[in-house]
Amino acid sequence: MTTASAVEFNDVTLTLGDRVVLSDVSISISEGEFVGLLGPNGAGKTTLMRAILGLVPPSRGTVSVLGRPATRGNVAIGYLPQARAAPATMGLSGWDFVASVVNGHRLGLPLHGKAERAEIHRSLEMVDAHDLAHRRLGEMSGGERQRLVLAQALVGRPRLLLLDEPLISLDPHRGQEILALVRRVQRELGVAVLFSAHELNQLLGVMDKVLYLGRGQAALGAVEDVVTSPVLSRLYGSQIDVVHVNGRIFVMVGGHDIEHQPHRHDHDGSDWNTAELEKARHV
Ligand SMILES: Nc1ncnc2c1ncn2[C@@H]1O[C@H](COP(=O)(O)OP(=O)(O)OP(=O)(O)O)[C@@H](O)[C@H]1O
Repeated sequence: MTTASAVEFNDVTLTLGDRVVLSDVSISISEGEFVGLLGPNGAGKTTLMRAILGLVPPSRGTVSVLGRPATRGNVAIGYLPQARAAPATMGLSGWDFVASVVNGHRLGLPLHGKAERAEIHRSLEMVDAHDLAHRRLGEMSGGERQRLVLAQALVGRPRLLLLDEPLISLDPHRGQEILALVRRVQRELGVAVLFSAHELNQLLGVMDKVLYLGRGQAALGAVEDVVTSPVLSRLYGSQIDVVHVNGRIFVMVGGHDIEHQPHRHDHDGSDWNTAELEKARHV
């Protein structure tokens, strides 16, 4: 018997403008699996998620989600985008914030009245956020807001969660709390999770597999098979050393830990691989 795939890419090329972001990528993520998505700035993590959402059609190959071609508005997917907590939402209560997706971007959700309220309750409960229902977002900590964003993604009982850098701007302790929460939700609901991050070590012990992107290519597998000097040197296009110390993994270039280089989110099209690696080599 074959297990169904939550996500399947067959020889997929993704192009934005004249930039080839991913080239001939074939990967398969199983249902219920927790996959950490890593790679340098601009490697294509967000673009890959947008392809799964049907927002970036492949210029070659096919993308399938839960056995069907990727299409926009797939209610089986819960999405936590990278740009969130917009100032306009700060006056909303936790309840209204979660409820807004029902009439907002996840149109088509077959929920009305009582059932709709029950679903919002359930989503808040899943992330232990019931006490946040009547507080305003503007008065919450980053970690509390993040729980509500996760509750939004859980409305409609998705089978696949795409979480784009949920740990960004959280301190390590709050980050660990969110990670543990996502892991619990993933196990309780049996959903597949694709979780992008910049810190490999935070995800160790939580993810089932890692999906590393770099220079248009992808490597998916167990951490010990993917986070190796040969695989990462190929993806970064530069000599990478992988050092294991006390259960932590350091991905090094020229004696510097790549994870502790500055990360940009300006999407200016410049090549982090070359520019930042060169800088790291010369400090
Ligand atoms: N509309 C566009 N036209 C051309 N190139 C684009 C466009 N949008 C994004 N890009 C480029 O595509 C590449 C992939 O971007 P993407 O946001 O998927 O990367 P990422 O891995 O999520 O990066 P980060 O870690 O910084 O969030 C980047 O080099 C980006 O500058």
